[in-house]
Amino acid sequence: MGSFFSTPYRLFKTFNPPYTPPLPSSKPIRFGVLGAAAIAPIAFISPAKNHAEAVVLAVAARDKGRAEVFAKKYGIPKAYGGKDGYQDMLNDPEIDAVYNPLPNGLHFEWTMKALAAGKHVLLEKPSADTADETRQMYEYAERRGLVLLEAFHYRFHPAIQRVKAIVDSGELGAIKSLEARLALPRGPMKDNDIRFDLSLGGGALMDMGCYTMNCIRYLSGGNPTSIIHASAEQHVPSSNDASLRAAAVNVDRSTTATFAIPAPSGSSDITATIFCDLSMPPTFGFIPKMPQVSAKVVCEGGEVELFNFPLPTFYHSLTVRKRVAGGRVEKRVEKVYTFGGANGSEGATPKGEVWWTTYRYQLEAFIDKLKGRTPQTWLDKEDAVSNIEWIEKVYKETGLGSRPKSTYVPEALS
Ligand SMILES: NC(=O)C1=CN([C@@H]2O[C@H](COP(=O)(O)OP(=O)(O)OC[C@H]3O[C@@H](n4cnc5c(N)ncnc54)[C@H](OP(=O)(O)O)[C@@H]3O)[C@@H](O)[C@H]2O)C=CC1
Ligand SMILES: O=C1OC[C@@H](O)[C@H](O)[C@H]1O
Repeated sequence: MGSFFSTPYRLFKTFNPPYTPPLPSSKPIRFGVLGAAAIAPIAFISPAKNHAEAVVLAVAARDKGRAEVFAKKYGIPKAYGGKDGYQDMLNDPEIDAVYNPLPNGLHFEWTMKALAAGKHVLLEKPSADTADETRQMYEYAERRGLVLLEAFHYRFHPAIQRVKAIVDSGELGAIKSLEARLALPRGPMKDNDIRFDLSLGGGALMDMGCYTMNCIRYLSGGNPTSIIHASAEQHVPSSNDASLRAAAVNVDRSTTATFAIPAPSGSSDITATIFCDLSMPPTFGFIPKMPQVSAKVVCEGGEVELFNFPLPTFYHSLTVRKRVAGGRVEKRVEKVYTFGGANGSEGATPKGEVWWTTYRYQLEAFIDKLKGRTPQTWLDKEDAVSNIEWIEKVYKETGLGSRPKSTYVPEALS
C-alpha cells in the first residue's frame, strides 16, 4: 500500500522539484552551460534550480537564436551565441563553474578552455576520447586549483552504493563474477546522433559502455588486469547517406567484453562482463527488445542485482538472493532512494530526498566540494583515467581503435 502513494509522490517531485531560491547567506555558485544540449535540463538545470547554492546564470550555443530560446525556456538570464559564443561565456567574470555536456570529442578542448578561464568544470562522461587527454585535463585542473568532476551521476545515488555495501560486507561471500549491461532497443537513437559519429567521440562503448566499465570497476573495487574476450558490432546507418556512412566508420553499435579482475582476497580472479548496445535489432526482425539496464554481482554465497542502476530514482529493484542452510535460497528486495543509514554509514546521514535524481545527488557533491565541505562521494583523476584507459584497450582489441584525439592544442601545453 505504501508504494501505491509513495511512487506517484516520488515521480511527481522528481519531475517537478521545488525551486529553491539561492541562499542570501551563502555565495551561490554561478554556472554556465556549454551548449544547448538535450541532456542539460534533466542532468543539470533542474537539479541546480533545486539547490540553494547554485544559480544557472548563462547558456552558450553555436547559434545565438538557439541559445536565446533555450535561455528563455529554462529561465536562464544570459545567452551567448555565435562563432565565439562558448568562449565569450567562458570569459564572463560572473561565471564560477561550467557544465560541459558537449559531444565527447569536444570535451577535452572545451574543458581545457574552461579551466584556462578559471572555471570549475562538471564534465559529462566519458571525460574525453583518450586517457592521455583525460590525464591532461585533471593535471591542469590540479595546477590551477580548480575542481573537475566526471559526471558518473549513478555513483552518487544510494542504490548503487547499497549494492557495493552488500558486496563489501561479505554477507554473500567473495565475488566470483559480475556484469553490467546497458542496451536500448532500435528506435530512439537516430543515425545522425552524435553517438554515431566517430569524429565526435561516438560509439556504444564510449556512451553507455563507459557506465558499464565504471560500474564493474566500482563494484569489484579494482581495475582489470586483462581482457579475456572483446567483440563489437559496427553501426550501419539505415540510409545510404554518404556523410552518415563516413561518420559511422569504426563506430560500434554494440560492444561486449569480459575482463579478469584480481580478487581483493587474493583468491582466483573475478570475471567481469560488460555489454552495451545503442540500438538492439528487433528479435526475428520485428519484436522490439526490452532495454537492459542491470548490474549484477555473483558471489560464493549468493548474488545481488540492481535493475536500473543508471536511473534508480524513476524505478529500481535491488534483489539479493542468498544461499542459506539446506541449500535454500532466500530472496529479498530492497528499495533505496535515500541514504537513511541503509548503506551502513556512520555519523550524520548524508543529505537526500526520495525524489532526488542521481544528478541531484551529484550536484550536491560537486557544490560541497566547491564550498570546501566533504562530499558524500567523489570520483577522482585515477578513476576517470583508468576508465577510459580500459575503454581504449577494448577498442584496440575489437579492432576499431581509440576515438580520435582532439586536434586542439591547449595554450597551457603548447
Ligand atoms: N549524464 C547523462 O545521463 C547523459 C550524458 N550524456 C552526455 O552528454 C553529452 C551530450 O549528449 P546529448 O545531450 O545527448 O547530446 P546533444 O546532441 O543533444 O547535445 C550536444 C550539444 O553539443 C553541441 N555541439 C557543439 N559542437 C557540436 C557538433 N559539432 N555536433 C553536434 N553537437 C555539437 C550542441 O550545442 P549547441 O547548442 O551549441 O548547438 C549540442 O547541443 C555527451 O557527452 C553524452 O555522453 C548524454 C545523455 C545522458
Ligand atoms: O544515461 C545515458 O543514457 C542514454 C545514453 O545515450 C546517454 O549518453 C547516457 O549518458
